[in-house]
Amino acid sequence: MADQHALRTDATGYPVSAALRWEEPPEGPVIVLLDQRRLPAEEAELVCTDVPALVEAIRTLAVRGAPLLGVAGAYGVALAAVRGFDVEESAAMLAHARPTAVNLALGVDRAVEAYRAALKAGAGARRAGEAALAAARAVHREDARASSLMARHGFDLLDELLPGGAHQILTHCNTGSLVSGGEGTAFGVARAVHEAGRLRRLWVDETRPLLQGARLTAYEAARAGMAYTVLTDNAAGSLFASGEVDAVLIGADRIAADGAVANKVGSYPLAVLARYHHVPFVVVAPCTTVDPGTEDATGIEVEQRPGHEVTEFPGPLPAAPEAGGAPVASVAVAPPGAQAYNPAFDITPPELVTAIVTENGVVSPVTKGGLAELCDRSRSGNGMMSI
Ligand SMILES: CSC[C@H]1O[C@H](OP(=O)(O)O)[C@H](O)[C@@H]1O
Repeated sequence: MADQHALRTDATGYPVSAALRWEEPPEGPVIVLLDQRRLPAEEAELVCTDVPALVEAIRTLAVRGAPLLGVAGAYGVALAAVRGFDVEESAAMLAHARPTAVNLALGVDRAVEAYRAALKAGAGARRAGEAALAAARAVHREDARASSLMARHGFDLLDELLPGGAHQILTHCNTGSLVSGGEGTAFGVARAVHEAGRLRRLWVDETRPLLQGARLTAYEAARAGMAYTVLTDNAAGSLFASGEVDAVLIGADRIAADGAVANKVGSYPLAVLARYHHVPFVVVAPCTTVDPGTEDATGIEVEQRPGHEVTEFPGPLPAAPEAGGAPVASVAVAPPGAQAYNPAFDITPPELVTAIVTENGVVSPVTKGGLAELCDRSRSGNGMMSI
């Protein structure tokens, strides 16, 4: 399958992606984001000129998705270094902006280690900033390349699991080019199946409460020309029961060393349904999502988000797309004062995962040794250090 989604680059040959790019206008470097809170109604850009603005964009999911958070975090360190902000303080703010996606801390660490190494080698602030930016661009390129490789490995896996014909694939949350330096993770596999004429339908879980599926995956599926249908999360069970799901494809935010998978809340029930209905449950994630430092599920911090995301429907964001603009006139759907349980993720045990697809290949069944074999960072030098 031709790599028709090769990394896009700007006029200077540097990587750009739909969701995020680095720019250097006369007034100083900026990070330009496609504001995902406004999709699909508006393709509005959010320009971050400093690290607090980027941290706010991460916290409010203007920029989101584990692999892209790693890219954004690395560029955030570069922004601090090139603009003369406190790099160590900025790195700590960025690394802790959201707790579950290990990619974020890893991307921040890649850039801050490059910055520290340059200073240690005697470079001045400018050269050290350039080193941080070069590291961020490397993180961006590597993620884009990982996307293409995962699409290929995932396509081949589904061809093996579901030989012949066209398939109905269910996906949860959003895992396309809006979460990646390239074409995404699970959605990239679905796109490859579609481009081979083998996708009968993409079932798109709306993914309450922030509706990444209904808003973002539907947006990406429409642009890709896919046949897709949005469903409420609680309708998935009856879809499995009717035999209309041939495979589940999802992404991940952190994969523990034993293969436990943290992903958008609602993923675990899909894994149980898939097992009960003998349907492959496939996780697609780059090795930057695998965290050998977290032994198992007990070590994964699941982000708890504000209750109003459950008890209210947000109104439109203010006209000026400044970072963090609170929605205007949200509509309450629960009585005033209602409490809400709003974990952003849940954890699927490895025994319910049919396969994990990475850029280095597929592990199935999921084992600690198999994952380490594919994603051992000590070999590739992308080990995670403390920040
Ligand atoms: C493949 S990373 C996409 C991953 O990130 C999403 O979380 P969020 O929208 O909160 O950033 C979700 O877990 C997706 O699977």
